[in-house]
Amino acid sequence: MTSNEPDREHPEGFNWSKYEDEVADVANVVDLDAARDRRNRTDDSADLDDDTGPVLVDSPQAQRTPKLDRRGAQRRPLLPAWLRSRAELRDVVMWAAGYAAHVTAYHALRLPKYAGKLALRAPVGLFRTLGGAFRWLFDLEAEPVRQATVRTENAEQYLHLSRQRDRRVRWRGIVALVVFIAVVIGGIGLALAPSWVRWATLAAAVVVFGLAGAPADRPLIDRAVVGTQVAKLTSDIVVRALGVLGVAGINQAIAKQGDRAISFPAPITRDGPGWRADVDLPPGVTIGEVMDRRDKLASGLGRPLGCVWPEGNADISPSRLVLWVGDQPMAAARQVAWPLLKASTVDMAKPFPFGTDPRGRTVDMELPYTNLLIGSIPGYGKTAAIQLPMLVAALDPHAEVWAYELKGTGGLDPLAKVCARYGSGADDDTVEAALLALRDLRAECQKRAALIKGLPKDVCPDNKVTPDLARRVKGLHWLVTGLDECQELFSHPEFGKEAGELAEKIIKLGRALGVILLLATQRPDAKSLPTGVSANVGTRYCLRVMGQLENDMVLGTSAYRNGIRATMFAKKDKGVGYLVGAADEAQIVRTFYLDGPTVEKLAARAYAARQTAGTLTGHAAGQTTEAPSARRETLLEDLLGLFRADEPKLWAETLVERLTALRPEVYADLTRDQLGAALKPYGITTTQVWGTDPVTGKGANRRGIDRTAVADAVAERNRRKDDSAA
Ligand SMILES: Nc1ncnc2c1ncn2[C@@H]1O[C@H](COP(=O)(O)OP(=O)(O)OP(=O)(O)O)[C@@H](O)[C@H]1O
Repeated sequence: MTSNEPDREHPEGFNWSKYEDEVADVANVVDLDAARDRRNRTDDSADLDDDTGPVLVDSPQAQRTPKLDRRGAQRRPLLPAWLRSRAELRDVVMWAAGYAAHVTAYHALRLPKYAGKLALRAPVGLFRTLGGAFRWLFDLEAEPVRQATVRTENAEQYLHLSRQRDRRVRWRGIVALVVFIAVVIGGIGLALAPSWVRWATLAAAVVVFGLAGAPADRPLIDRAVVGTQVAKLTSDIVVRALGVLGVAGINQAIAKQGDRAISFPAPITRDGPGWRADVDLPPGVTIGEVMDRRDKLASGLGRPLGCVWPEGNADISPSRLVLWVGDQPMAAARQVAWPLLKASTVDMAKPFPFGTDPRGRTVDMELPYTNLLIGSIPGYGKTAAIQLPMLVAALDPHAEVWAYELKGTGGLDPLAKVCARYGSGADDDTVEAALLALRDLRAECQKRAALIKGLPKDVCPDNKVTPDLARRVKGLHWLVTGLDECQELFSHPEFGKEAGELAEKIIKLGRALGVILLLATQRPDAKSLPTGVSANVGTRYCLRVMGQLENDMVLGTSAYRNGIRATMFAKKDKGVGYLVGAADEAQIVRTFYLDGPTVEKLAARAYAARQTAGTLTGHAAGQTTEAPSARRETLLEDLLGLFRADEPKLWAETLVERLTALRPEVYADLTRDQLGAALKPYGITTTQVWGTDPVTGKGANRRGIDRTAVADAVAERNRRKDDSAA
């Protein structure tokens, strides 16, 4: 038992006599009344009792092991994981069938080679068999022993051996004679038998004598598969690897307690194509400290970096490490083909396969009621990742897909043919088209909210789009919008702010309304990814990033602190990232990678399905939308023309009305807020303007625009144009 009183008299060592007394005290018969009395005393009296001895902080009650709560106890699964998951069972069966088919085909192709080898070896085999029979018949194995007795002139021993030999040769001779007669009769029978029997006997003889004639070092059959030998994972190796990480807490604990500093709550087991070790790090050490040093951990384990996947189990403790060490690096391991590769249509409401975890198990993702944010440094698989949910939406003929790729490299071009709206480019027009799409999505959310409100409760009990409603009710179909390289939009000096606000609203509102936003960015910082967006997205996928800030922008606040660190991914980990929000726990996932031609093929299938369902609209149906620049170019001039000479200032709503009347095809969907946002980049801000409401005839102060500000902006823009032309 531990006392909370320091041993002042023996600071340098252990006070044996004091602790012996204490143990003796405990061993003494306890006066229960006196003990109870002591326990009931007030703090004051406890102070007075200071000299009665140290207070025992580890009470007997606290030391008792709590009874096993069978209700709360964790039941171990009846069946192994691969038998409980249909997908995994299918994978295992397919693997076994594929393996058997490969081995059979491999050997079937080599049958002529095996037959040739047997035929060549058969004479040697025949000779060996006859030689063996001869040695057996005349007991030649014992000949050296008999010779040795001759050399030692041991007559008695020689006589004994000779007699034994004679006996053996006698009965072996009889057996040989019987066999010989049987062979002769068999030969005569064979000569009279049909030819196929003769051939079959010859083939059997060739096989038997061919096998007998095989050299010991050259087997007849080639190896159809070559296994890879991988090192085992043992607790010693894990402790050694953790000891070289340079984590002070681990080193101190190992120095004090040796191997006991690190405990293993469960045996190290095979888990999929690798080993799993559950490890309890020393108190005070968190898994984050280990994750940060994944490369050193791999070095300590003596395995390639891509094989070593440390994860946490925060439900148990921040120091519970689940270390999975694969037989092969994750990026090099053969990944199963995307299960939807052969699908002609897909139901978007159902989970779809997004990738595989380090153990090779398929990881699903759901699209309805969530939004997706993907982030990483350039070139690590964002476009490949965003393509998957977009393809799934495209393969559902009742879902509508919009796509904008704002880097201009055409990463989403293969999907263009099925998108109702599509834009690809790094120019302002494409960025503005994406902004207009967000405006329309916002308006769509409002429209859908009103539509849902109007539906009877029994049709729409939860006030949200259900898969059934998405299929049946016009205007409530799934609407999936992908914005690849969305940092170009959010950090745009002219459109960024409005785009950020719109995206945040769409993310918050659209979730329940069937409007789904997919964002991919290579610059996840505060400027390029509005916090309102990063804070509200439901599903996040972060491939390799370089710092904590980017990590937490994509994966959510505190992700890094909780050990979910996409900074641990290495150069080779392309397409490998942390997926958060798709399951209860964060998962390491390697996305299914589809190359351009495959995406083209799937998009063509999706196009055909849409053609059949009659759901090709907008860009996919060949309609062109007006270039947004037309509006940008003319907005200032159009506005200027709307002010009459006696109107130095006008309410924004009056201007919107007049703009819509002037060019309904361009300004029909313009709102007061949008006008304000569109003018901001030119330095035109709205101010309070006094005017008269044409409907009520009453005067009022409302937000409006000053004509001089517009005229100045036009002059400034023209001056800049002239300068750049010169
Ligand atoms: N799941 C994957 N498995 C294997 N390789 C992948 C995977 N995903 C991506 N890659 C590899 O990474 C490369 C870059 O992928 P992708 O173009 O999607 O990256 P990105 O992050 O969008 O790049 P950028 O930021 O430059 O647009 C691909 O060409 C491919 O070779």
